[in-house]
Amino acid sequence: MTQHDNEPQRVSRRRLVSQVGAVGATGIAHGATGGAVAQATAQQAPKAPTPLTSVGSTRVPFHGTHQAGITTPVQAFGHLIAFDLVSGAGRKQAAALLRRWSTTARELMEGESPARNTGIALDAGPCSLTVTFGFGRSFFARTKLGKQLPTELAPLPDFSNDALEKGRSEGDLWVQIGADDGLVAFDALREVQRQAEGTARVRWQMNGFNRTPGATPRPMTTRNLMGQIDGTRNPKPSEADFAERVFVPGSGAKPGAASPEWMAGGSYAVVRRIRMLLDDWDERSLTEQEKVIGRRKSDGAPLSGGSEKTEPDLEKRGPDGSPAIAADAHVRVTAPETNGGAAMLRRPFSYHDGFRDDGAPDAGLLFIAWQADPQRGFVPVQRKLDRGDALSRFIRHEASGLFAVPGGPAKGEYVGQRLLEG
Ligand SMILES: C=CC1=C(C)c2cc3[nH]c(cc4nc(cc5[nH]c(cc1n2)c(C)c5CCC(=O)O)C(CCC(=O)O)=C4C)c(C)c3C=C
Ligand SMILES: [Fe+2]
Repeated sequence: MTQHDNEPQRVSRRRLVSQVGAVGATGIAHGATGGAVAQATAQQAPKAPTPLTSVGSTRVPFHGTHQAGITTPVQAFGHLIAFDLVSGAGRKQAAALLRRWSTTARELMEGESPARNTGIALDAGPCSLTVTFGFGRSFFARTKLGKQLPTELAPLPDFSNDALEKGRSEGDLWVQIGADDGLVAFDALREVQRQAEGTARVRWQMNGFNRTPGATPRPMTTRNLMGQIDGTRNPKPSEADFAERVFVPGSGAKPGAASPEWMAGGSYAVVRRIRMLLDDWDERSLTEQEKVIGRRKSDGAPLSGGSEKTEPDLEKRGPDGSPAIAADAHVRVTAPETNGGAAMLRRPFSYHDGFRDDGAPDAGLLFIAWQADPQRGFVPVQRKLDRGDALSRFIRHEASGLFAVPGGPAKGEYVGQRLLEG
């Protein structure tokens, strides 16, 4: 079968819009671009479409126990940027940079214009802007802070299918920017880059996107560039073990915890640039595509039955006795149930960097996984995926980074102050 198998979906997309288009517009408290947390919120109370006027005015607090941009609903535009400290820059210069960055991030997230701002985002509100800062393993040697290096920042193992580009991997410092407006997001990126001048130079930079708030008739889990609903079974803040899975415990909360004190309230981000072999993928029939993931493409329901939110039944068999969700289906291989409970909060952006020389789209997923400990989250799951799930044939891991993202700053503090001045 060919691509044409997918045609009925085009029809059903229009039908879906007309069926649910009559929902009232009462507004929601936060930009609803789908994704883990938006979806969790949507589960608690069905939401009406995002009124366009709410997109600009939605503000995410800069201060708090955790940095913004981790449990924030996924935004429409994302920039990831990594820096290396220039030679001669050490702890003192890094501290000054984090102080500058924090001041600017707070101002921009509040919708203010910092001094000497270029004016790119004039007229726009905060648009759910978040700016999130992290430290790579190499930062600790460069700043002579080796004693503060978390064991969780141990290099990720080499996976056999990795094709990683060193120049687009790792880095001393990492910044994730997300916003529901492209100019607001770029303005923040430009500020971050300009303020680093003289202290840190750009090592790599990547741009991503997601659904725009209001694009769907109701808040929905976002789709990736393979067309799948992606993010359904993310850990939810309403679940009892959510914080334990995603965040480093606060002081004294967990005796014997490995992470240093300065990481209390923080999280570890695994970043992978994963190119999708979209020409190969789009040639597959709908049936084949659904078997690869173990979920229906149209609505994300597991192939064991039910709707998107129904838990996949990994034991269920079809009439011919074969498993309803194939042995190598992505959702079976990655499920916490088959990984000793290993889980992570996936909060990706899609990317598209034009077309390659062979004509194929240079496009895929900026996969970002948040967890309290990558050795208990990403690593065991990726080890299993690396042995070959059905999806592996259609993707290539091309860049990788692991970053320690400290807790959110208290009022008057800058991000990372507890590390840099501790
Ligand atoms: C090591 C972790 C993972 C990588 C790398 C990864 C890549 C990847 N995934 C998709 C698409 C989907 N993934 C889905 C579920 C899912 N994926 C992971 C982990 C990795 N994925 C987990 C832990 C889960 C949840 C499993 C579960 O609890 O059932 C899904 C299904 C919908 C959902 O739950 O989000 C899709 C679709 C792509 C395209 C991709 C690389 C490009
Ligand atoms: Fe996945």
